[in-house]
Amino acid sequence: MTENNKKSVIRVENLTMGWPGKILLENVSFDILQNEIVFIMGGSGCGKSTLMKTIIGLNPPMAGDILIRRESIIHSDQEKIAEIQRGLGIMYQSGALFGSLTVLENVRFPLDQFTKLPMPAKDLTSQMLLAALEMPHAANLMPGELSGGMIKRAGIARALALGATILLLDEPSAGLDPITAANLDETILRLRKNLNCTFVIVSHELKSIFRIADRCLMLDPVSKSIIADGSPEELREHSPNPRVRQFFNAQPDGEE
Ligand SMILES: Nc1ncnc2c1ncn2[C@@H]1O[C@H](COP(=O)(O)OP(=O)(O)OP(=O)(O)O)[C@@H](O)[C@H]1O
Repeated sequence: MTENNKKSVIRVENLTMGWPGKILLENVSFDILQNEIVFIMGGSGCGKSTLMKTIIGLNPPMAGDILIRRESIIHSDQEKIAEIQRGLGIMYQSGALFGSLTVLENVRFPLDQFTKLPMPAKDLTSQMLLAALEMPHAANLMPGELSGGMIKRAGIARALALGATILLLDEPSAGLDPITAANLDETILRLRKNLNCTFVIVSHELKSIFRIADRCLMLDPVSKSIIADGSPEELREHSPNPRVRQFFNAQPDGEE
């Protein structure tokens, strides 16, 4: 399959979103294709988290639609929306692990909530996910005993528990040292290859972006639109917008 005829797994259609008196994005459309790693970028407060919440159906847009594998997560009935949501794996910035549960219990939590699998099957699935995230020996640890990188990995393992192949990660490398962040990037690439996952990642980490992004979408609060959509290399060299080139060249203000 070539890049151009890959399936759209997320379609954002004529989206207008924001809050009363504050429109963040106006009439924006884009597709995220199967197996892509797409970074959502933009300055603080431009609406990255709001866009993520809108994509997962937790923030009704002012207008437009979001289709997940061609089904609307906005206009379907509640039961359908819940079913679509179970196909999306979300990792919040903090990892959002339950502090009173072990790592294994955290990963198993969605299986406990949404499946009737017998306990041994749920434990085995959770253990396999921890192995896939390269932390098989952490199953019985408490979240408070984990390093920052392991917390993120456990959060991703939990996001995968129900078999999601679309993963949305909020600032996965925030707070990680460069080596741990690079290792996490390698894991994301491996998961994409082995599980055929699609990743939507909110992050500004240029090193991660150049290592793993297929595409970057940059939100702009002034035009309330997407001012950049391309690979990081394309945007660094050829974006018509000097601010975009400046960002991808990691230049401080005044150098362009
Ligand atoms: N529930 C809410 N009600 C009203 N305004 C909100 C709400 N949530 C966020 N906002 C506002 O919407 C704007 C966008 O917020 P959002 O968190 O999406 O930005 P962001 O790009 O993710 O920012 P950051 O990079 O700082 O996390 C901000 O001005 C924020 O104050």
